[in-house]
Amino acid sequence: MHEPIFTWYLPQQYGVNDTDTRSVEVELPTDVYRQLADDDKTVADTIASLATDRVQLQRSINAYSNRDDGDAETDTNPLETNPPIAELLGFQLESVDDGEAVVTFEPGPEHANPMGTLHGGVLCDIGDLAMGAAYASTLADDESFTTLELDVKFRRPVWEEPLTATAQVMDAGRTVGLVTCDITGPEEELVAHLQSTCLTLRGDSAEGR
Ligand SMILES: CC(C)(COP(=O)(O)OP(=O)(O)OC[C@H]1O[C@@H](n2cnc3c(N)ncnc32)[C@H](O)[C@@H]1OP(=O)(O)O)[C@@H](O)C(=O)NCCC(=O)NCCSC(=O)Cc1ccccc1
Repeated sequence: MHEPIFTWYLPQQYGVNDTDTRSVEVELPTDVYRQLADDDKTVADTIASLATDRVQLQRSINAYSNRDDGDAETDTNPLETNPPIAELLGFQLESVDDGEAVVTFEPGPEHANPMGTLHGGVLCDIGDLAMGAAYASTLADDESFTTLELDVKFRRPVWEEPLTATAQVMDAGRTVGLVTCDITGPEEELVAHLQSTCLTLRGDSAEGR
């Protein structure tokens, strides 16, 4: 049995003005409804926040699936738009320019490993994104790339401190490049250091990527 059913009027904070009378009706299993209510947020607020995240993720997926369809209107510059994986994990691509990129991230409890610290794979991922973006910024329009290797040193544990990943292309030849990345915490302390080898792809090898 699904209960309760409630009607939620879209509130102003989500970009809909007071005179807007549209509403959505959401039916939830009782146990889910109870779990969604907490001291800080009403159930409606929680659902609004989840829906907003979902729409942002979908926008990014749409933008990236259109990027090669040849229509200049819908073409996406992958260096200017937060990619789907960044939306999914909560990374923010802050800047990409001339062999350098900066990505920020505020870890939450959902990013923890079983011991409660930030999962190392998430650090690999934010570093991979920053290094990939830095490398991509050095390529010509008809070139793509892939990462061949990723090396990571985890230097400090992280709980929920905000992080900044700063990547830089150190050396790049015609086909292979070396990229490094420092991930730092709020006091600029080094949390992880990464290095990757990227391979430039051209022609058929660059198809579909
Ligand atoms: C392109 C190439 C590296 C080579 O293509 P081809 O020349 O056509 O060669 P083929 O594939 O036929 O392989 C021949 C043999 O070589 C082996 N082998 C391959 N690599 C290695 C290696 N590293 N080390 C050692 N061996 C290797 C392979 O297993 C095979 O062995 P087999 O004969 O079966 O025994 C391809 O293998 C590939 O794409 N790999 C996956 C890369 C990938 O998915 N990276 C992650 C996503 S990138 C990302 O997300 C970053 C990003 C961030 C931000 C923004 C954007 C992006």
